[in-house]
Amino acid sequence: MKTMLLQARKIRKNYVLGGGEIEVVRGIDLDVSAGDFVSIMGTSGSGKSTLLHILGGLARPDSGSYLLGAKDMLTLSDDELSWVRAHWVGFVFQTFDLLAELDVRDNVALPFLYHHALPDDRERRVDAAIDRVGLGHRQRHRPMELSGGEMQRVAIARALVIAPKLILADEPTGNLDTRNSNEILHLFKELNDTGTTIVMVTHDHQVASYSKKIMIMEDGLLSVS
Ligand SMILES: Nc1ncnc2c1ncn2[C@@H]1O[C@H](COP(=O)(O)OP(=O)(O)OP(=O)(O)O)[C@@H](O)[C@H]1O
Repeated sequence: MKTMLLQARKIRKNYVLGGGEIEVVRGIDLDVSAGDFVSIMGTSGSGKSTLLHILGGLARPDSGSYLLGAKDMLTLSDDELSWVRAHWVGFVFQTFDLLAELDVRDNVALPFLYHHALPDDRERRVDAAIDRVGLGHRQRHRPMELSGGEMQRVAIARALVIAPKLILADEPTGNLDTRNSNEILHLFKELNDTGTTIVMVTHDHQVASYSKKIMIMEDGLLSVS
């Protein structure tokens, strides 16, 4: 039997914009089991990133309920939410979001600013994450000296270094050419095959075809493809 990792019910989120209010997420239910690989597709502005931010504890919904593991996310304090992000969730974004002045190794080690680990354990985990994404030969390079595909590999290693329960990826191949996109998607698929749970936002059918399940977001509502 599959273990449920994430269970969201009746999630709603409005933004106040220029004196008015827009309903961005309008009552979403979503179940994700441990080991799932789910794509969320939909047109620009349909609320995909907003939902992903809520799932990762980067934003709070206005109402609904959301369990991640055993944590009732909507009742957590800001500090508790930070703990969940630092220990359970790995984020991968379209723009890679690496620190330009740090080399690959130091970028991958960044999550340990918020996640306690003994120095030996930290180094071992950084080594393993860099090896996992095939960048052992680029450890002392800075982001500027890497290709887009390599930069995204660094971002994935940074997400993996905490051994997250969940990887959330927002258009992870949006800035990559086809060859690099396919390499990154193969890597996601391999990670999923070895047990990593992934929720990925994309507007691209070919990208979504790597996942096990596709959901469609339309006007703030989510349905199965
Ligand atoms: N912080 C914010 N304040 C006000 N409005 C916001 C904010 N963030 C997002 N929005 C609005 O919410 C709507 C949904 O945005 P969101 O980024 O979630 O959509 P999306 O489906 O991810 O779009 P895209 O595919 O273009 O990234 C948009 O109309 C956007 O302008």
